[in-house]
Amino acid sequence: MPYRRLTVVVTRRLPEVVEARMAELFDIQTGPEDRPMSREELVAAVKTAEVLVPNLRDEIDQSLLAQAGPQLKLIANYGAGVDHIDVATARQRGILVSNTPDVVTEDTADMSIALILALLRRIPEGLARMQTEGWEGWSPNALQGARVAGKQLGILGMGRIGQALARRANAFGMQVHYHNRRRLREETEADLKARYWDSLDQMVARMDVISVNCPHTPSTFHLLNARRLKLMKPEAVIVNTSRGEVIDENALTRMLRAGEVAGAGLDVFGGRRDANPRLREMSNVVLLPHMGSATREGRIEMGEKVIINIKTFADGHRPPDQVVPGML
Ligand SMILES: NC(=O)C1=CN([C@@H]2O[C@H](COP(=O)(O)OP(=O)(O)OC[C@H]3O[C@@H](n4cnc5c(N)ncnc54)[C@H](O)[C@@H]3O)[C@@H](O)[C@H]2O)C=CC1
Ligand SMILES: O=C(O)C(=O)CO
Repeated sequence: MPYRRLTVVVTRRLPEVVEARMAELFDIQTGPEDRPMSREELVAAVKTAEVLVPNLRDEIDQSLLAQAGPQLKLIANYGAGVDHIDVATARQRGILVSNTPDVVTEDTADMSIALILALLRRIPEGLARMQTEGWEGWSPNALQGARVAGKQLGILGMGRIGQALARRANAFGMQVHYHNRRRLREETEADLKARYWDSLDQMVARMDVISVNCPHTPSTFHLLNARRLKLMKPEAVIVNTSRGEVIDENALTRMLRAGEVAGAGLDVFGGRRDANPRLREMSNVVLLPHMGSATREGRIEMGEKVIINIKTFADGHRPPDQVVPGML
C-alpha cells in the first residue's frame, strides 16, 4: 500500500535540516515567521492537523483539545517537558502524545552544573566587574566564592537529567544526595555515589546546593514552597533547570532579599513568563533565558526524535517516546 503523507502542523520554526527532512516525509505546515502561534492559529491547527508538533510555549489545554477535529491523532512535542499539554484529556480523546527525552539530557545537566559553578564561584559578578570597571589587579580578598569540592548537592528528581548531573557533580568532588519519587536501584546508587533521602525536608535542610530536576506536575507544583525553602541553610544556594513552577518564586525572591537563601541560578520561571523583576537586581542570582538544552546538536536531535515518533506512528506502531498520564 502506498505510504500516505500525514498532515503535520509545526507551531514554530525548527532547525532548517529538521524542517527539510520533515518536508520529505510529511505534508508539513509551518508559519512563515519564527514566532509562537496565536491561540486562533493553534485552534485552526488542531482542526486540520493529523499530527501537531508543538513546543513548550503552546498551551495545549482542555479547551483547545475540545476544539480539535477527529483527524488529530498525535501530538509530537518538540521538547521533553509536557506540562503544557493536558495529556489526560488527549488520551480520553484518543490522541497520543510523545516527547523528546534523552537528547536533552547531557546539555541540560551541563547547564545545571554551569549554574552551580557560576553561583558558588561568583562568575557573573566577575564578568560584570570586568565589563564595568576592568581589572584592577589581583587581590586576596576580592570575589571570594565557595569551594565546589566537598559541597553537599541535593538533587530533587533523579531521572535522566538528575543522574547526568550527579555524574558531573562526582567529577567536581561534590557529595551527591537525592530525593526522587522512586528510589533508584542499589547498583545505580552506588554507581552515582548518591545517597537517597526519603524525606525531602531533611535533605533540603542539610544541603549546600539544591538542584531541581523533576518535571512540573500537579504533585511537584511549589514542592519547594516557603516552608521548605525556610529549611535551607542560609549559606545554601538553589538551581533550577526544570520548570519554574516547582519553586514558589515569590517566596524564593523574598528569602534571597532577606539573606535566608544565599543564591539562586534559574533557567526557568513559573508560567514560562519572565522572571520576577526583583530577581534581576540581585548579584547573588543568575538568570538564564531557558537555554538549558539549547545546543545546535541537541535541537537537531530533538527534531530527529519528533520525526521518528511521527514516522513510527504513521507506520502503525506506538511512538517510541509516548507519554501517558502519570508516567512522569
Ligand atoms: N531547561 C531546559 O532547557 C530543559 C528542562 N527540562 C525539564 O527537566 C525535566 C526533567 O527531565 P528528565 O530528567 O528528562 O525527566 P525524567 O522523567 O527522566 O526524570 C524526572 C524525575 O523526577 C522524578 N519525580 C517526578 N515527580 C516527582 C516528585 N513528586 N518528587 C520527586 N521526584 C519526582 C521522577 O521519578 C523522575 O525520576 C523535564 O520534565 C523538563 O521539565 C528538560 C529538558 C530541557
Ligand atoms: O525539553 C524541554 O522540556 C525544555 O525545556 C527545552 O528543551
